[in-house]
Amino acid sequence: MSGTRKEIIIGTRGSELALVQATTTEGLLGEKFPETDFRREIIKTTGDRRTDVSLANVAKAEGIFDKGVFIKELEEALADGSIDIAVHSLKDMPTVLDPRFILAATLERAPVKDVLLSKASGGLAALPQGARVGTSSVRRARQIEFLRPDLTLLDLRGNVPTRIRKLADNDEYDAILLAEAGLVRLGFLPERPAGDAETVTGHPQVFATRLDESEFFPAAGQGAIGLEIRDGDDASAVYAAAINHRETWIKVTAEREFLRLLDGGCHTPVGVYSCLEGEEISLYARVFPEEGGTPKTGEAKGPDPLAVALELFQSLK
Ligand SMILES: NCc1[nH]cc(CCC(=O)O)c1CC(=O)O
Repeated sequence: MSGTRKEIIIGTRGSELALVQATTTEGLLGEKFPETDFRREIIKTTGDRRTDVSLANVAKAEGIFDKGVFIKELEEALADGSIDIAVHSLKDMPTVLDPRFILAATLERAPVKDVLLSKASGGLAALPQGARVGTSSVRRARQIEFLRPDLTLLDLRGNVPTRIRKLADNDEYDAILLAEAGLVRLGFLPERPAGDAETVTGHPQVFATRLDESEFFPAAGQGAIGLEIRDGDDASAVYAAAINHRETWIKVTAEREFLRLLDGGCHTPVGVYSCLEGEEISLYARVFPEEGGTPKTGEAKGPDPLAVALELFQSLK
């Protein structure tokens, strides 16, 4: 194929989830471009080094704007040419990128829900008063406060297997929240629930309750993999475009545009998800006021993801 190269270097973080996502990316590329050699470069990010403090504090301490903690070093590697394509969890990518880089493609999305992992069955409603819930996400914390104001929130850091072990092996938490996508990709849960009282693979004492997105709103881009390249790198753009998943791209374009409109430099906790039926996109969001209090919930529909995002943004302002 014209414009392709002999070797492409894929950059990824070293967490188990990141490596699975890199393997998925390499598999799709290898099928489409059997002549090209895909090499992998593992890069440690600030978010991986600083597991001692909360994510918000990592960002502050390191002078990195918000979500940059998992992508900064990958972007540096893109910039100096030591990698060509950076593989990210899309929800870890800022909605506005440094102009040297572009989001070139998104891969088919995994399940988008958040999951409550708990030591007793029955999900969120069955947690006793005051139960301790671990999460490092402000979005998840605010939703828990809204749905169950009596619960106690505790910070929880570490990659997915570490967080599961912290719940399973200690008495520090009664429950934790994780993304369904990470649990499915790492084999902790099947793609679809097998039965009513699900447990985590390898941890028969840990129950998993998939929280419906209309009640517990996921992060923009949750479950999707984003491929970032240098702006102007036409060869890498050809590779990325060849494995882009169109439906996912349309949905995450709407979700990320909504987040971008809302952000404007602040850090409003927001959950958002979308559905695509034919060419019509439906976008649903729940926005928590920064100063606390009751969230606003809204929806918008239409054929154009950017217009739908703008309409929803204006209706919730
Ligand atoms: N910020 C960490 C992170 N980034 C992406 C995922 C899971 C995969 C995804 O949502 O795409 C996770 C872990 C989690 O939220 O449980």
